[in-house]
Amino acid sequence: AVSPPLHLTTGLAYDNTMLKHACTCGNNSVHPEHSGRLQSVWARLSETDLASRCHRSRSRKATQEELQVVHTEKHALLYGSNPISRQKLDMNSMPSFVQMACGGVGVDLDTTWNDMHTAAAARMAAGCVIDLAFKCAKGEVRNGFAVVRPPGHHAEPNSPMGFCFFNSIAIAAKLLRQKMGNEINRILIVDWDVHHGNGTQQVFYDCDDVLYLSIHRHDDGNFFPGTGGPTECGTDRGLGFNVNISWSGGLEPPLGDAEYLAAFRTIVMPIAREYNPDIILVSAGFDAAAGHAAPLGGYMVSPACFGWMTKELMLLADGKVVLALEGGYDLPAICDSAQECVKALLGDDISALNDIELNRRPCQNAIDTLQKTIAIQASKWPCVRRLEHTVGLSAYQAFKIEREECETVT
Ligand SMILES: O=C(c1ccc(C(O)(O)C(F)(F)F)s1)N1CCn2c(-c3ccccc3)cnc2C1
Ligand SMILES: [Zn+2]
Ligand SMILES: [Zn+2]
Repeated sequence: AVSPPLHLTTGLAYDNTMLKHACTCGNNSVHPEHSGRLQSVWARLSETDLASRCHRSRSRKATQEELQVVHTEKHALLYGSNPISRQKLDMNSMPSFVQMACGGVGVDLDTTWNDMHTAAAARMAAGCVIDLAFKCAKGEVRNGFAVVRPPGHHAEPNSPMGFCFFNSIAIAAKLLRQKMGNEINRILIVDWDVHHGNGTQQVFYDCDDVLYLSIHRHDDGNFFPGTGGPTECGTDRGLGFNVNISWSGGLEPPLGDAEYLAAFRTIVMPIAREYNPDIILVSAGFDAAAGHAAPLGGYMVSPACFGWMTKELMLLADGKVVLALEGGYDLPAICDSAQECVKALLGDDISALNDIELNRRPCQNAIDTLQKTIAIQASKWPCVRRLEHTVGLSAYQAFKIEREECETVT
């Protein structure tokens, strides 16, 4: 069959260099962010023929210069160079390592460091996201999915944390603004990983050309990493360009599709439409999916819901949407979720959303969060006032009302 012209395809980025980042202890049960995650997702996309229908974008390591658009020179050199080049750089100041309980070495108790392989993997992850974002911005691919690890959204300019070394999404966004400032004026970053992207928020906190919008479990700061409260709205010219949908109330009940659909319908899409971004980058962690135990998730979002959220975002920015894997640890859940997202990106039908979830009204904790967020964001985003009174409706109820409103108008 004749393959469609490139601009109609979905770009896919992957490289097995990213598999080598692993703790010397080799015990995956104490290191949830292990290479099996990436191997499984890549295998699923290959077995289902989704990968063959995509354009495999070139994979390369991010350069020091690229890393340093977000990270300090010290951070980029420390975590971006392996022992050999570090000797050349006579980086005698080795990164401050800690001994982990498992016997391995880490940059903190959670974030393992492999002196031979981590730097290359982390730079490769950033390089893959950068290239895919640029190909999409230039119209060489229609949209994209970067199958990458280690994740990036907790990495701050001068510190690695939470399994993250370089903030790939933030680096790509900064580079797009620097190198394609005429075509790309506004970038929306949506972070649906169940954990707040403290690093990404920090990088763009005073910017109005990058809007960071995160939906995450917050529990009033009692869920990792603890940042991402609803009143964190940005500063200086960035005031209003940081939106946190900070779920609270623990797991009574665990949140699912009904809550995430309501958040998209009443806050995410109205603000995204009003912001009218030229490209949308998604920190696509899948640890909000069912199958994740409490410390690393605890919610019940379905894989089809991630596909639905992807399709929604594709309605904006001329369809220029690039997803990059962040967290997600339950292998079947992250494979199913990645599959639904790539199906959506390719324009395929995604799996139907569960009827029970479409008919279920969001739980009271979620209604409280959505109403609080709307009240806080309304001064900057007046559009969110319009649907404020509908946050408690199920997806079906809301859809019916919208249809009736359309009929009365027409
Ligand atoms: O929850 C986290 C996360 C770190 C990074 C997370 C992420 O947001 O999913 C990312 F960055 F990987 F995408 S989630 N941490 C670090 C690891 N951790 C754990 C661990 C669980 C098992 C083994 C080691 C640590 C429990 N609670 C935490 C806090
Ligand atoms: Zn270990
Ligand atoms: Zn996460």
